[in-house]
Amino acid sequence: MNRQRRIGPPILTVEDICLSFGGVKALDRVSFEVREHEILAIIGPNGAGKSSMLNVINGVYHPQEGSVTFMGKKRHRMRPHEAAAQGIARTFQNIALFKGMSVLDNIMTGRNLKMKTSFLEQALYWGRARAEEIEHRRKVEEIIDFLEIEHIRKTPVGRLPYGLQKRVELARALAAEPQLLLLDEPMAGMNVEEKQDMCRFVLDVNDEFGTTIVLIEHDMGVVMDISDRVVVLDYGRKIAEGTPEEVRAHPAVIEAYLGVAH
Ligand SMILES: Nc1ncnc2c1ncn2[C@@H]1O[C@H](COP(=O)(O)OP(=O)(O)OP(=O)(O)O)[C@@H](O)[C@H]1O
Repeated sequence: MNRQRRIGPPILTVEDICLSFGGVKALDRVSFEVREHEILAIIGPNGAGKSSMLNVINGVYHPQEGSVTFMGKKRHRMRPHEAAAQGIARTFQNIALFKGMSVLDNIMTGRNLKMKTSFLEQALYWGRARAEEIEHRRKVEEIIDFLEIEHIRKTPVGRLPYGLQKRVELARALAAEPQLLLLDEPMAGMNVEEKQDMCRFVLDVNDEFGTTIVLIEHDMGVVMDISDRVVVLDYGRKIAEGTPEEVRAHPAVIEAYLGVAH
């Protein structure tokens, strides 16, 4: 399928975002759009503001200025669980899983937001809660199949190699059936083979589930291979935006990456 043809109108718009920590300007008037079904990479040197941008999108940080509009709703002060309820899921630079719990149970935690029955209802209406649990399990098993982690479903996450833990984190994020998936360095620390696998899964998630993806990535090869568009940050400012080819040839990007003095 021609990937470009699936890309729709913007589902996320960040406008003039300013975020400071004391005297440090992490983001300085950053604006861009994310279109439905696309894979957008945010790149930039260390400390450029990439993680801060993801934290603004999913409500962890509240910018001093600017606005975030997701699926037509302009947000004022939204907390992370509200962003999640709206359909934004996220993985982290440092894996944030329950290391002692099995792969299956970790992925089930990603279904929490989808669970309708409360603890009391579970006690009072056992049948309904049971039916709901079966449906959650079915969805989780579908994701386990999709990400090819069937063989480790019972294994405690802490015992898995790093690359597989990253895949479990992706599975947990997918369990929430997000419209927008934010991936913070999904290939960091991986070997070549693990990176290739992760690239394939990110592309498959985008193709099969239609999930819109924003990812931070340092490996330019990966960025060039999988993203539809790229936003480049440097010292908190957006210095370029475009297709991977356009961005790679952009003088400001070359300068930022070569470390030429500002
Ligand atoms: N919670 C915080 N408190 C204080 N300063 C922060 C905080 N979060 C980020 N910063 C600062 O904001 C700037 C941007 O940081 P951010 O982590 O967003 O950059 P990044 O591009 O993701 O970097 P890296 O590639 O190293 O992960 C940095 O100067 C950082 O020190």
